[in-house]
Amino acid sequence: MQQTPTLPQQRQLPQTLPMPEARNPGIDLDMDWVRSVQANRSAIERRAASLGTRRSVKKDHQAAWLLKAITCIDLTTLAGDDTEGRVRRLCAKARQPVRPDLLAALGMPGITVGAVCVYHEMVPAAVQALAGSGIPVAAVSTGFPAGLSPFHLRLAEIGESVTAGAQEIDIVISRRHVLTGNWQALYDEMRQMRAACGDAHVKAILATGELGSLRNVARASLVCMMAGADFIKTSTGKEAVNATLPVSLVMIRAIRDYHERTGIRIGYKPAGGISKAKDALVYLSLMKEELGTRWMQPDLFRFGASSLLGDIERQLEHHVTGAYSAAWRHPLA
Ligand SMILES: O=C[C@H](O)COP(=O)(O)O
Repeated sequence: MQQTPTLPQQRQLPQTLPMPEARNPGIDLDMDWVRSVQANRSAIERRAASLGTRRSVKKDHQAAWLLKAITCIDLTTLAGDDTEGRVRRLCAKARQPVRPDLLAALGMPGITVGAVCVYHEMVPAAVQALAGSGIPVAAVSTGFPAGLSPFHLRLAEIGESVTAGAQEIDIVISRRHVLTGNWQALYDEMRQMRAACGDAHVKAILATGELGSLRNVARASLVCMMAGADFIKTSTGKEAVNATLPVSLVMIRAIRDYHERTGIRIGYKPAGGISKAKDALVYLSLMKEELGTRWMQPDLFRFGASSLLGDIERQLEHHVTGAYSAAWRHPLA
């Protein structure tokens, strides 16, 4: 049975996007629920290992999925040597993520990435460069990546990013609250950060590589959702271990549980180290299998990635022309 979208269906993408989800208002901290959450590492690792080996989308279906993946990318630059010029070039790429002749051949002119993700200082340059495009700017605020600056300054940074025009705020949680089991502190912190974001959507970065166990990842995911996170995100990209499939399974299943109990859909953003088109396909199929096609839309799924787009563009070029170009021909993606 054919289960993947075909290219002709995918061409309908701009017309068939669902209504954006209502925001997550959050719920009271439910410690019974939090304490009941477990994670069976060996079962999770077995399931994760089976992904990418069992099913693969090919040809037109693969091109359609790769185009879908592009619309879900938070095109990111988070480097100490970022400049306004680099951000402007990144934004130009966000507006036109694939060569126009390739998009025309694929029947998908006009697609863009999901958002551009930058440090607070680069928000004005990104907002200006994306004006009129409809592409939101996401700011990593709250003392990214460690999140250890004074709490009032982290809240103030959120406010400044929103004032500068960021429509999405990627906050980092205090890992110590998870490592010490202080779920009330994590909940309160997240709640205040959510409030500081106002109308801007908030993604909670768990920095899963620093949380010690999959059970902690599951519990932290749940607490952040209870406190009002619109998205939960794996990593800053700066930890020693960033997005992985086992961690993704745990977070995605936490999203599923939260939806089943509250009716609220939370988005998922794996981030850090996702740089190959084939990895993007595995993540998309994971979303489809665990949560369903509704979670394959950019309002509920994003890749946090600085270099993934270049490899996807290479694969699409191969799909259209039959030839691979050198990676250097796809700069800034
Ligand atoms: O949130 C996004 C990450 O920082 C990007 O990580 P990456 O440079 O490994 O793609």
